[in-house]
Amino acid sequence: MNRNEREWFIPEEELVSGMVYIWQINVKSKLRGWDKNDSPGRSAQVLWRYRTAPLYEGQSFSRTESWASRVMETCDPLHIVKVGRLPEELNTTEPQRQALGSTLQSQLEGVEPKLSDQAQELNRLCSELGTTDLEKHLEILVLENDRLKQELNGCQLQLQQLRLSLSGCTGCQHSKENAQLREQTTDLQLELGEKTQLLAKLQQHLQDVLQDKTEREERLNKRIRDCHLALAKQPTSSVKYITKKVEVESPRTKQDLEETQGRNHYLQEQIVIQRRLLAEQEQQLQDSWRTSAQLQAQIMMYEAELERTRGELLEAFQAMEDEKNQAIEEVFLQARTEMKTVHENLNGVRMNLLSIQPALKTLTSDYNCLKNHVRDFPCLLQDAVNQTKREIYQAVEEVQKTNQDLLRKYKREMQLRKKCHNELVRLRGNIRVLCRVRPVNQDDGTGLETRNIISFDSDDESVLYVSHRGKISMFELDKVFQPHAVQTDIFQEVQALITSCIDGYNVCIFAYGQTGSGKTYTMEGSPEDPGINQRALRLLFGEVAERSTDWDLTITVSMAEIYNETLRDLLGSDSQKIEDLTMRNLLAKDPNEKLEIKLSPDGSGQLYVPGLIQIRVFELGRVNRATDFTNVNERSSRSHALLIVSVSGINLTSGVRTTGKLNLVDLAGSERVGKSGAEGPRLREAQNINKSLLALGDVICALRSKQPYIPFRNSKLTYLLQDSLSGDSKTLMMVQVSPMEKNVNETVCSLKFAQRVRSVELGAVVRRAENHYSSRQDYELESPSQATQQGRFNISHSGGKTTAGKRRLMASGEVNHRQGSAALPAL
Ligand SMILES: Nc1ncnc2c1ncn2[C@@H]1O[C@H](COP(=O)(O)OP(=O)(O)OP(=O)(O)O)[C@@H](O)[C@H]1O
Repeated sequence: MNRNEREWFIPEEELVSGMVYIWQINVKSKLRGWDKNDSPGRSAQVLWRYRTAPLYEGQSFSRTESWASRVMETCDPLHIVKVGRLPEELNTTEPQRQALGSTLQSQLEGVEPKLSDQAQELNRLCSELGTTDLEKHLEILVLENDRLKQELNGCQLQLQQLRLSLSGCTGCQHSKENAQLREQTTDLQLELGEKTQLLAKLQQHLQDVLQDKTEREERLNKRIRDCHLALAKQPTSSVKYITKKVEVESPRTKQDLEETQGRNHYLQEQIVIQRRLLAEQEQQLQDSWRTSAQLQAQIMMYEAELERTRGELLEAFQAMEDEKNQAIEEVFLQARTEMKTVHENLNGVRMNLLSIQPALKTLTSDYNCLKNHVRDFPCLLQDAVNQTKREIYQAVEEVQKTNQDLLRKYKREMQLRKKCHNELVRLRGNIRVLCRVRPVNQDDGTGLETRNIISFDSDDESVLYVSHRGKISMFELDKVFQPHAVQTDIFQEVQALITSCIDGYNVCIFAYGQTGSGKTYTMEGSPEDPGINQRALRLLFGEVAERSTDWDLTITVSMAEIYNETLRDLLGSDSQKIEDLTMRNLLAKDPNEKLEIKLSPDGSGQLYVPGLIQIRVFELGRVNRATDFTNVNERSSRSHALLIVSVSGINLTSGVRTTGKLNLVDLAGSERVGKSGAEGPRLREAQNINKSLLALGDVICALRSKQPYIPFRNSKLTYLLQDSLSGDSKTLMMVQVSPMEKNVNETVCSLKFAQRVRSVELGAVVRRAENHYSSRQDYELESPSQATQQGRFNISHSGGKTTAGKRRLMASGEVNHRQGSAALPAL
């Protein structure tokens, strides 16, 4: 045993039933008092620890010195003595002890009767209090509580084990069921906790009741001890001594007696009070008893509930255990199945591996081979790229060559197509329609109105596009001349047609278009840059000269105009002028002078006769033509002008005679009256022009629709062009248009008219040739005015003229090749 520990042992012979219980209650209450300074949790824990080892009668236990001293400080010394410690005053020498014993003995003998009375009274009071049964019952209660605590502790331990087993099951596949069970367990645990708390409260209440009772008993015991002490202080010997003195000092004895009686009376009162207190205590004890009974009933109820909870817990635990086992079994079975499958797979893989090995070897060799290829690949790729590049260049060159070839072929085909088309046109007798777009010049001014609205197709020279009212209209004609085209280009296109008149064909070329669109420019041109008329004559005369060895050809030229529906001879209307011009030239010349034919010095290869008199017929015609200015054109032709070239010839070998006629017509400009600003005579001019152009349109319409009646006679113009438009002639229309925005309406009208004209089929043209070799004769020239009077403008040759007359004829453009002379037109 440690020196700091002391054996607290209560010998059996010293055990007095009542005292032992008091001591036990005291110790417990002190311990509770001691624990009050701690936290409630700790207090409960300490209390619990203490109660796990309850005290029983005759039981000994050890505690540390500090604990014992603490108990000593707070416990009643009387009971400490009972525990075994002796009071200090008893720890003295033997004589002293004997002297003191005798003294005390003597004093005790004096007060013994009183003491015995008091003791009897006390015993009676104690028996009346009946505390022994209560304390016994209380002890039983406490013991029962301790047992319950032990059971609770056991339950908690079981719960702990359950929790552990639950946490062991968390890894299994039935975590859901486990979670449910865990929830149930948690609920049960909570319920158990609540009940435990309730039980703790009950115990607390019981403790409070016990403490209250103990305190009251302490108070009573103290008072009893006080009474004992008071009795002890009354020595018997001194009483005897005093009794002796009563006889001597009677008043004093009387006083003492009175005091004693008073005291006795006081004590009896005290006893009455004590009895009353004891009755109260008894009442309180009965209350405590009832409370204890209630508490006992509650404890029993909680016990039953605890039992039930324990049963539920056990069931839950068993169910969980079963589920766990089942889950383990299932998992085991599943694992075994999976294991089997894995084994099978493994065998398959093993087999595959065995079969793959040869393929792997092949693959490895292939891989090495490929690696080598990859190493060489950049070089190979570069070579391949270079090779491909070369091939591509070669292919591109070949494609380019092919393209050029194709282009060449295409162009050739286009020309052929054109030729075929022209031939078709010729065979069908269609009117060929050419279009010329004039350039914009300075006189046209500037601004939006002069904006170009015409565009062309670079690949197809037969179409043009007109932008009109936000849309583009396409027109297809036989050929379109762009503004940059020069007179030579135009003439080149028509020269074959012109020369065909020498072969006996009638040819008609007429220029159509609005005022100022360039008709006169195309047909007449300027002296520096002549148009179709002059170039045609030059060509014809050149042809005549070339064919002079085989042919006897005669060319006559006339110029006329239709002005206000009247046909006028532009050469004959002012013959005096011609006379004057001719005579002036003749007077200055020797008529017998011999003339020679020479090559033209201009390098054109044409023949000419130096010194031959030349008369500018065109100049004369131009002078005589009716012109005026309009708002549109400052020198507008107010009439339709006609240059009529007749070519008749006889083949000197075969005697074939041909007659051809070339009509070159410069129509007056179509115009809107309002726009031209015409008034008075000018208005009449415009109206006549429009009327004749309208008649031309009607004729074209009738021809196009192949009507039986063609209204040629509705105007002088159509009447005059009847030959050219009725199938006996190769006809070509030159439609002139302006490219400017301000003329767009007229341009569209002209082009629409041109398209209509283009679709007219006049039928196959007949060549006028017959064999008259035996009946060769001279031709006479009819005056143009005579011809027009007959309704047909026919120029003929008259034979047997005087020299002067011949010269007059030559002045009018006639050439007699039979005489071996050639006259070039005066250009
Ligand atoms: N292709 C061209 N190149 C250069 N100038 C041209 C061209 N066509 C026409 N012109 C000029 O346009 C103006 C009008 O031409 P032109 O007199 O020939 O028209 P027009 O159609 O005969 O008119 P009108 O019917 O009123 O007589 C002239 O000054 C002419 O020189």
